[in-house]
Amino acid sequence: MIQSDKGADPLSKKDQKDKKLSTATNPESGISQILRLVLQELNLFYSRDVNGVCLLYDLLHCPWLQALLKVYDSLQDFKEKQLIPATPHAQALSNEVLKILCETPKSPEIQELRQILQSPHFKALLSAHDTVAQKDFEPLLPPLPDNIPESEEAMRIVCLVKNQQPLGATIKRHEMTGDILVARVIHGGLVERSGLLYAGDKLVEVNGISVEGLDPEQVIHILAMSRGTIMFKVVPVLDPPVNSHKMVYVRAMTEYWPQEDPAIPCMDAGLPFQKGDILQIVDQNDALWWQARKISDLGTCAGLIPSNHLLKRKQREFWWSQPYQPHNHLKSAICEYDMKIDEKCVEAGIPCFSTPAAGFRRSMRLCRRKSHLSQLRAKVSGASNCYGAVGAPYEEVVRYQRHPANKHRLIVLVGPSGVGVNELRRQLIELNPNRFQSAVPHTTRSKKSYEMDGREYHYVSKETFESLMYSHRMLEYGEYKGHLYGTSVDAVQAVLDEGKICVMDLEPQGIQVARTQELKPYVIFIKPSSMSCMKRSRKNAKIITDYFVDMKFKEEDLQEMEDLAQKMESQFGQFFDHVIVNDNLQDACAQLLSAVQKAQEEPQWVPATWVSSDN
Ligand SMILES: Nc1ncnc2c1ncn2[C@@H]1O[C@H](COP(=O)(O)OP(=O)(O)OP(=O)(O)O)[C@@H](O)[C@H]1O
Repeated sequence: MIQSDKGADPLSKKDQKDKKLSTATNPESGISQILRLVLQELNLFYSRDVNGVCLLYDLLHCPWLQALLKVYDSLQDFKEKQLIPATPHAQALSNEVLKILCETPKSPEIQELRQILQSPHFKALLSAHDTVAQKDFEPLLPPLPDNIPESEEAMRIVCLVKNQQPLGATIKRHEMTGDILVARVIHGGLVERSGLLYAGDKLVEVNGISVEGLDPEQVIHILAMSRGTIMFKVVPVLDPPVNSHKMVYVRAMTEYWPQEDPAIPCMDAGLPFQKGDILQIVDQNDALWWQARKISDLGTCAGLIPSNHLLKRKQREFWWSQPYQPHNHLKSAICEYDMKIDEKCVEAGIPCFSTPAAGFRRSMRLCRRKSHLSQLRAKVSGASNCYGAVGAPYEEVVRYQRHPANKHRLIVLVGPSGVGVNELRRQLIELNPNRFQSAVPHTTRSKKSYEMDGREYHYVSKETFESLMYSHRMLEYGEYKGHLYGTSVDAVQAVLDEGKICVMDLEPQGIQVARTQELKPYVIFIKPSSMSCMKRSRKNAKIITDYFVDMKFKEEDLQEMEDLAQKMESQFGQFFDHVIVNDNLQDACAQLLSAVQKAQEEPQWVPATWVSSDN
């Protein structure tokens, strides 16, 4: 029996099973009734704020699910009524009526009725009615021969109606016996949907042609030439493979092009993907080749992708085949200008705005650009990003929606120098300073008379700074004019603890450091628009330099920005949750606001470890 009492224990598995059985037999206790009871149970957990329950609760509450279940119940009711067609012989009845009509005196009505009954459309309708009423859906199979020898292997005859789609299976020749076998059945394809052929089945005939001694290519040719119904004679595999793996979702951390992979068993069945694509893995039975779909294309049949193990191997081989390149090409050093550095002015750290705002300080930004960041980080973590990418070709992901009572997700803006990351961040914070805020950076330089500790910077000793660095509490850090600058995890947490949304900009190398369950960052890549658009929009814009005067953008700056953006995308694109092209500043700011809201309020794909460690 089902407990509907609020205080009762959740339904046991047995109760749920009993309920399922009773649904089929008792239309009164429909599935929407069960859903109501489940919701009552969940309500308990919901009020206790048990992790993940709110997601399930909201899902079960969705109007579309409720509507779908109502449709299901109605169909179930309808099935119970077992409506029987008046007669399965409508065509014969129609002929009888026609005969009678021929014998009756003619009137315009009789004339019209005869015309209707004789029209091809009406005849086709009656024929369809009779087929459905007699449940006559099976294809006609040739009769079995009478004299089948005892020793004959059990054969199965399978008829498939080929339409525009491929059949969705691959074949291979058995190395020892030379038999042609079904190598794999592609999920969502015609063969899989028919449920009649399995990987391991031995093909004996195709459309009456024996495949004995043929090459797989010749069999494919026969299939390609066939139209309409294709008949396979097969010796079924003894143990059809069962896909026991649960469906998993992964983020592709690298790209894959089947056309460029000579090792793929069937190029046409390959699924190309790019960095950052979310893939639904539907079959991991083969240790080397998995089957997957892109979540943007779930309706299509699956494609082959290299397994985690195989892709790792390919990446390693590729990595070793590349000439050595030091990875310092992002955010290149500032170009040599003809002007002299005005040390005094830069060190005075003229704020970028009239109101003191954390994280926008000139020295901090210049430090980020010139930083010895990569060298320092390499010393601390000992692993470069490229190695990281080699280590993890796929990252398991899950849908995550922040509970309104939880802290906000960190918003990370990434982009090539000068693209407008800081401008956009500033505008967003200006829109609602009570909601959005930057983290206050740390520095080892001494405080100026007009500054306040914790407002412009946290002023700390070199030892304190280094201890934060070495204990991995710095999201990024660098050196500028002999002083260390950086943003700590704690500074970000301080903003989040206030219930605000922390918006920070990061060098792309820093994304992996920020990608923790603690901060759950949502990464937005700010991308430059085309050169011609930028020449127009950045006419009066100025790029920040460590010189006295900020410089107007030169054509080389714009070109460099575009090149860097491309490099960032190709090297770090897998980490970008959203991309905004900063052409028109107002539009870009509106897009940023909307993306930030979605990140906090709508479900997003995040690494599975962020959520499982919550539990
Ligand atoms: N869409 C835009 N149209 C016109 N000007 C823009 C646009 N976006 C940014 N700018 C201007 O471009 C200049 C550089 O922008 P910003 O300082 O935000 O760059 P950044 O990405 O933060 O790089 P850096 O940190 O190296 O300065 C600023 O003067 C800014 O006002």
